[in-house]
Amino acid sequence: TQSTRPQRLLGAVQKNATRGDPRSVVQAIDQFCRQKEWAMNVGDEKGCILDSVVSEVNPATVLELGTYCGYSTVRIASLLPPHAKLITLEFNPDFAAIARQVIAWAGVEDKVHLVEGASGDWIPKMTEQFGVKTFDLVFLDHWKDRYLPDTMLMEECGLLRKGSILLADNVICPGTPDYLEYVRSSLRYESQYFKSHLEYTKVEDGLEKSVFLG
Ligand SMILES: CNc1ncnc2c1ncn2[C@@H]1O[C@H](/C=C/CNC(=O)c2cc(-c3ccc(F)cc3)cc(O)c2O)[C@@H](O)[C@H]1O
Ligand SMILES: [Mg+2]
Repeated sequence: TQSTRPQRLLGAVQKNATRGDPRSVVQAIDQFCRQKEWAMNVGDEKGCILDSVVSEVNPATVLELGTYCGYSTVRIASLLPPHAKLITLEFNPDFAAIARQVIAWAGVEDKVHLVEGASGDWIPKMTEQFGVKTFDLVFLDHWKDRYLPDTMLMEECGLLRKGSILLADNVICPGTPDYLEYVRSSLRYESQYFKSHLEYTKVEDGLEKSVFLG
């Protein structure tokens, strides 16, 4: 039977990356996506912006919406201080299964809790299930029309505190117009656009970093 692209991406990791070395996993995926098959990872260029925001925030609690194959999960986890927790939500069981193996190969499973389920169902359960009061950093990279409703849900559930950072991928391509309008016009956010390119291409894309003002 035919393999899927995530399965081939995992194969490239197991073939080319060193077990326990997150940076080699990131590099192996970027090489696979540049040389073999494009895949919707945040990628190396936007990934450097992600790295700089994670390092600056130095978060104790991180929420990622949309794990896919775990590329950004590994990128973020590799920069977290000891005892920090990254919760990542993925509702496609096939993608979740691949992501678990990518995360394990990188050796960052101790910092990552991959939850197989939908953001809309799990955001309201974060506190009771994981004892998380608020998130220091949220990385949004799931269905683009869900960025805004899930951000409002996080606000309603009290998961954002003064200074919480939202970092959103693809605000230009494919684009998240309603989310962008909201965080840029709301008095409760201070927003900043980091211009970049769509992963592995020359097409413009970027990340929007928004600080929740409480
Ligand atoms: C709605 N709640 C949800 N809860 C949990 N997981 C969810 C989810 N929505 C989606 N997901 C999962 O996130 C992932 C979805 C990501 C959607 N991303 C994109 O569509 C995307 C698409 C592009 C893209 C850009 C240009 C182009 F020509 C083609 C594609 C680039 C990106 O960087 C992207 O992130 C999947 O793994 C999906 O199963
Ligand atoms: Mg993306």
